[in-house]
Amino acid sequence: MTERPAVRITDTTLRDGSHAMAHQFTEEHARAVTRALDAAGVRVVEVTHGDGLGGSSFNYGFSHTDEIELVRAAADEATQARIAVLLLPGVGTVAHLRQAHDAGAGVVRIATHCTEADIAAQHFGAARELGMETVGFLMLAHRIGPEALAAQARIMADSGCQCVYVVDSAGALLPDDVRDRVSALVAELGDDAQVGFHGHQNFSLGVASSLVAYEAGARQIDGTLCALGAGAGNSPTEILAAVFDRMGVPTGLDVHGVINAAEDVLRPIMRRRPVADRSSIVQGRYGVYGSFLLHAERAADRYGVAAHEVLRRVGERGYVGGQEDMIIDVALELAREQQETPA
Ligand SMILES: CC[C@H](O)CC(=O)C(=O)O
Ligand SMILES: [Mn+2]
Repeated sequence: MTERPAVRITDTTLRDGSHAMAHQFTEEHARAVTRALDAAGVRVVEVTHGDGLGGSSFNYGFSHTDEIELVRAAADEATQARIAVLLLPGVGTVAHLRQAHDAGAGVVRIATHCTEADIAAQHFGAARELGMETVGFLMLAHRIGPEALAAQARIMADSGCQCVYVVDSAGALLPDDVRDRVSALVAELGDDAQVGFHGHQNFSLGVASSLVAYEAGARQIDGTLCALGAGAGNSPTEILAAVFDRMGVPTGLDVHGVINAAEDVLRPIMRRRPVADRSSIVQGRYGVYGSFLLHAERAADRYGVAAHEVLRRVGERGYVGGQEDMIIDVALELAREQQETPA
C-alpha cells in the first residue's frame, strides 16, 4: 500500500491558548508544555502573546511574562521541535522579530486580515534574511471567496512565504468552504508554497475541517492541547494526532504522548476550558474573531448587557482584529438602548 503524504502538526497552545489564559502563561508553563510536546514528537511549537509579538498592551491585554522570555524558555526545553512566533504587522515589528529570533525562534507566522496580505511583505523578507522558516496566516478567511483568497496567498508566496494558511479565525467555515479555499490555494501556489489550515471549534468542526483540508492538499495543520484557544477553542492536537494516526497519515507524533501532554500537563494549568457555548456559537454564525470573546465578556459584565448580543452586533458590523475598542462602543450602545426601552 502506498503511504499517504505526511502532515505537519503545529501546536499553538502557547500562543492561541494565550487568549483563553488572558495572556497569563508563565515561564514554568512554557517550559512544561514545550517539554511535553517536544517529547511527543511535535515539530513546531508556537509561543507568543495571543495577538502575536508586541501584543502585550492595553488594547489586547497585558502578558504575565514577557513573550521573549517565554520563547527563550521554550527554545531551551526543545530538543527537536522548532519554536514559532506569530507576528501581526503593525502590532509586531521587524525589531520584535529579531528579538524573537535571538531568543531561539526558528519559524515566524505572519498574520494579516484575509484581504491585506500586502502589508506583510517587509516582514517575510526580514524573516528570510534571518534564515527563519516563514508561514503566512490569512485570517477571517470566511470573509472572502476562494479565488480572492488564493490571490492574497499569491501575494504572500511572492513575498517569501513558504506556507500559506487558511485561517478560520471565527470557526465559521463549513467543511465544503474549507475544501474550496484550500483547493484554490493549492492550485494557485503549486510548488511555490505549501498550504496550511487553522481551525476553531465554534461549530465543533475544527477536526472535521482539518481532515477536509488535508484531503484538499493542506500539509500543515494547527491544533492546541485540550482545544485551549480563542473563542470556542482550536482543533485539539491530541484528537488530530489520534485521527490522522487512524487514517494512516504520517504525523511523526506519539499519540499517547500528545494525550498525556493534554491531560497531565496542560489541563492543570488551564484557566477555562473553551466550549461551543451561546457566545461562541454566535461568533461562528456572525463570523466574529475568536479572540473577541473575552473582551466581549468583560464589556458585557461592565455595562450590564449580554455578551452574545455584543458579539452579534460586532459581527454584523464586520469588525476585524485591532478593533477591540469597538467592542466597548457596542456594549455601551446596547446599554443605552436597554435604558431607553420601556420595561
Ligand atoms: C490575533 C491573532 C489571531 O488569534 C490569529 C489566529 O489564531 C486566528 O485568527 O485564528
Ligand atoms: Mn486562532
